[in-house]
Amino acid sequence: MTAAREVIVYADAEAVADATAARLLLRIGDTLAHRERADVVVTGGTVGIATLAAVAASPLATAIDWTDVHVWWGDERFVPVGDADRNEGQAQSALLASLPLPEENIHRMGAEGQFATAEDAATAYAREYADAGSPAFDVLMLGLGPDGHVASLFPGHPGLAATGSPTLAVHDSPKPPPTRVSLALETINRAREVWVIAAGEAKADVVARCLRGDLELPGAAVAGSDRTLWLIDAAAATSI
Ligand SMILES: O=C1O[C@H](COP(=O)(O)O)[C@@H](O)[C@H](O)[C@H]1O
Repeated sequence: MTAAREVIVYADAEAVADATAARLLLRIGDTLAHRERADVVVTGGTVGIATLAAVAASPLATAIDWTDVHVWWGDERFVPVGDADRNEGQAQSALLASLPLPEENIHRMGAEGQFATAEDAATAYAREYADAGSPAFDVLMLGLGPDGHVASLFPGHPGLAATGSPTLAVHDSPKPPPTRVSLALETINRAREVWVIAAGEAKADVVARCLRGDLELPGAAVAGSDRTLWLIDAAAATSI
């Protein structure tokens, strides 16, 4: 059973990032009050990385016992470590470097150079996820591309329908870089809470199409088992 989508509109992109950061930190605290660990999936993208920077700046971050928090990614660009396109590198600079988070709690997707192919990196990530007990993620954040993609699941691309493994390799991505690793849709939808975060006029049409349920768009197909939140700014909400 999937909960209905809730849409929360903030004034601008900065407010989306600040409010999402505060919400995330409170959610992690609440989770750790009744479970031994919290599993959180972070996202790349403009507002995704701004949200991580807002977490780093928040006084609420000091109230969390980070040794019980595990960080995962929804997708990654299959380029070498140190490439500016790496979602994990951007997250490292924006947030992870400033947290007392044990290295073994940071579950990065593999890079070109570490693995021969994106398939190998996807398989290794699936194994890492299984070794962790295949957790239902407590919070899974997703940016939304102007084409309606989430993670590295693109509209009209075969990866959207992939089943049988928690992860997949993506080739010929319409957005560069072309080779990527992604969580599969069915893994995303096992999360307790899925939060789609988007800001800006360029996202207005696609936000409206997703919220109308246009299932050609990956953004319309994601949902958490407990809660699905769309955290957007006024500009991205103009066509709803
Ligand atoms: O390529 C990607 O793009 C999306 C959205 O990016 P945005 O800059 O339009 O917000 C992001 O969520 C995804 O993780 C990333 O790999």
